[in-house]
Amino acid sequence: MSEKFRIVVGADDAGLEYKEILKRDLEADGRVEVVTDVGVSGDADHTAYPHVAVAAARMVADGEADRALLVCGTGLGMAISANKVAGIRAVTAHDSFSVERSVLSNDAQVLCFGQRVVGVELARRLAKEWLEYTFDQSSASAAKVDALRGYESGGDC
Ligand SMILES: O=C[C@H](O)[C@H](O)COP(=O)(O)O
Repeated sequence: MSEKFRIVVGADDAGLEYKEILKRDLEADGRVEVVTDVGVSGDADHTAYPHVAVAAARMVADGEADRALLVCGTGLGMAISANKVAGIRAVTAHDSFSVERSVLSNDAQVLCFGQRVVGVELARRLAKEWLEYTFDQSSASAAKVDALRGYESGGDC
């Protein structure tokens, strides 16, 4: 990972409003090197959440981005979809502790919000907090994340 975060943002039509707000916040954040927007791009764009989520997750899995922040109605479809991409750990989290642990316990690279679930100011605050955390490979959580990877690659851990 580069010193500053390369972040992908994406949303379906149910998350477009928050995505635009969060994107502006991230672009103004000194911890962020670049923000890439994989859509949707406007009110007329009705691309369904699985396509947006997988496009964003593939960028992370391919090393083109460090993290993704995705918004749909609930944050659930985005997470389910992003988790279909090998190597991706995506979560939905709407509270501070879960956002923290998604990085520190799970080394999740993808955070998903539900525009129909969480208030915009809380979402903005959580996105800022999210950037405070980086996974510690020397932590006790690392072996558990390794076990996750083992299952993903077909192992019997
Ligand atoms: O998880 C799915 C999202 O919430 C999506 O924005 C809405 O999906 P739906 O229109 O199928 O309810």
